[in-house]
Amino acid sequence: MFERLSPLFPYLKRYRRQLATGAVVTVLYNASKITLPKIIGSAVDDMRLGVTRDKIFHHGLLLFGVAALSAVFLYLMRQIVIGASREIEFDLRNDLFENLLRQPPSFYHQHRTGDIMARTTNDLNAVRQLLGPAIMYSANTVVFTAAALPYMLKISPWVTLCAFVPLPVASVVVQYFGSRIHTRFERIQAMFSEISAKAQENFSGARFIRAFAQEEAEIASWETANQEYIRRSLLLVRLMAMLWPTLEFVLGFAMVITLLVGGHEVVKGHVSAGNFTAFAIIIVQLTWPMIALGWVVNLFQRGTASVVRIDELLKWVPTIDDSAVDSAIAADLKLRGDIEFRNLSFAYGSNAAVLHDINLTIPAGSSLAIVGPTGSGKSTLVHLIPRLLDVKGDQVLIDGVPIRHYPLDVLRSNIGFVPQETFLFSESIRENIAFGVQDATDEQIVHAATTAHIAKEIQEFPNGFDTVVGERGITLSGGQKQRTAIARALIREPRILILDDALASVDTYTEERILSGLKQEMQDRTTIFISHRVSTAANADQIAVLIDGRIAELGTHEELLMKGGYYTSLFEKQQLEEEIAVTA
Ligand SMILES: Nc1ncnc2c1ncn2[C@@H]1O[C@H](COP(=O)(O)OP(=O)(O)OP(=O)(O)O)[C@@H](O)[C@H]1O
Repeated sequence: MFERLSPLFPYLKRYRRQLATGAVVTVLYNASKITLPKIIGSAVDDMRLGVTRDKIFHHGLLLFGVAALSAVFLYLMRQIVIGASREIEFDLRNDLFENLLRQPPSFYHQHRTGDIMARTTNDLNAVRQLLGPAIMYSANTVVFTAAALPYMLKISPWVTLCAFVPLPVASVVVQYFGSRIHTRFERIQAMFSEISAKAQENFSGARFIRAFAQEEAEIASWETANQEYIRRSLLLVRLMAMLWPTLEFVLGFAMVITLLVGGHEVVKGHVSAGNFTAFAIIIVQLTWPMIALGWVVNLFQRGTASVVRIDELLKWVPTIDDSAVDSAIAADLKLRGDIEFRNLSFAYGSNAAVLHDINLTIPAGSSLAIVGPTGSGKSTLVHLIPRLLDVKGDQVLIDGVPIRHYPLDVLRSNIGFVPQETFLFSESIRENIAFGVQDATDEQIVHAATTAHIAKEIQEFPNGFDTVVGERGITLSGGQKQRTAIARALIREPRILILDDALASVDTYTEERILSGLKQEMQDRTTIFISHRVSTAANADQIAVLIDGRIAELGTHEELLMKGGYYTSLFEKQQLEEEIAVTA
């Protein structure tokens, strides 16, 4: 088991001083706790010889002093040990988040988000419980039993033996019920997640449900799920209801034995009344540590499994990294923007290749439009430039240098990438546009929004650029989202701008205006954009037609029209559509 816990050792080492102090305080707490029954025992024996005001005052004060000391130690113990577990949880969570953010998109295709979330929440919680309560209570039980046992044996080995018999049974009962309670609790949690997801889907899809008149069907399906939730909850209630009476019975039994056997010893004169009282108090004091022992076994089992699951994520090495970086490249390097694909072929994992033998040069400051049927590999091609996807070898070069020689930070800070599916954070539009640019001024934000042709619409919102979007705020239209994402890319003043079909939700007229604005803005920079519209592609310096992962046609608008291939037929088709739209 210790081997499985080894990933935690570096973290424990970091807090070794805190944990060592915690261990000392645990010993002190238990030492003061075991003194309490001793004081009561000697007070009883002393009082039997005659009760005086002085004796009451003396024993009372001593008891109060030790109880107060014990309370202080208990406070410190919890504060230090549970505190350390929270600190380790904090470190682990940071390391996990950092490693998860370093992973390439392919990692998120392989791992379900729900699973990642479960590991970063439930598993982390289980590890914290292992490091905090589990370690604290097991240390407590061991130290207190070690301190109590010699004292009890001194009073009477026979009574000790008899009274101890039922106590481990309490641990076993708690352990048995604990693991079942945990399983049932997990089932309830799973059901709860399901009904929460169902509720969320119903609320966000309310318009759709009403449009299809499916309210009754959805309410019925909700009721079924809710019924299952309550059924599982009642199963847990039943188990909990059984646990406590069983425990009380077992622990009451220990008390009965103590009273019977111990009382007998007192009558025979083998044990003093004071010692008997102290003994009985210790048995009561041992109740919780024994219960805790059973609980702790479950925490250890769960915690160890969780450490393994978390460690898997921590050890996951990003497949796209800086291992081939040329250390001579400056961290603030500004690229010129010459891009070259050299005999480029690419496949997703072990699947068949989706790009074949691509040879293409995009000179710095020029623009390239990529057109082609759906699924022909356009997005894949542009994802290779900022290394969101990676190719082996030197098949993609910028300014004559293979891109894997640039540190990822340098490469990506020189590129403005607008993906096909826009993602906006649930923050203000201002924060969304300034994403990644720490000291963006209002002028820069407005300028970027103006170039992306979204500034006027934003200013018309009641809160202007401070309007919050996403779940907590307003919903932007598809076109508004795309233009906000373009503004976000522009504010970085990238040397290379990539638009992955980022104007698909914008009308042709606005698209043309954005692109002509971009032309001015990107005068000496490189622009690559994927488009399905010939009218957009026509303005580019070069147009590449990608079919089945190969460049089928390459040239200017005029050159491609002369070829009479895919581009020409696309042009004719779209011309016809426009004419029909005008005459209709
Ligand atoms: N993560 C992935 N794993 C495996 N195959 C993928 C993955 N992403 C894309 N593909 C496949 O690669 C091929 C090219 O996809 P890509 O998205 O590059 O095409 P596209 O030309 O951009 O299409 P569209 O115009 O519809 O956006 C498709 O057959 C697609 O199914």
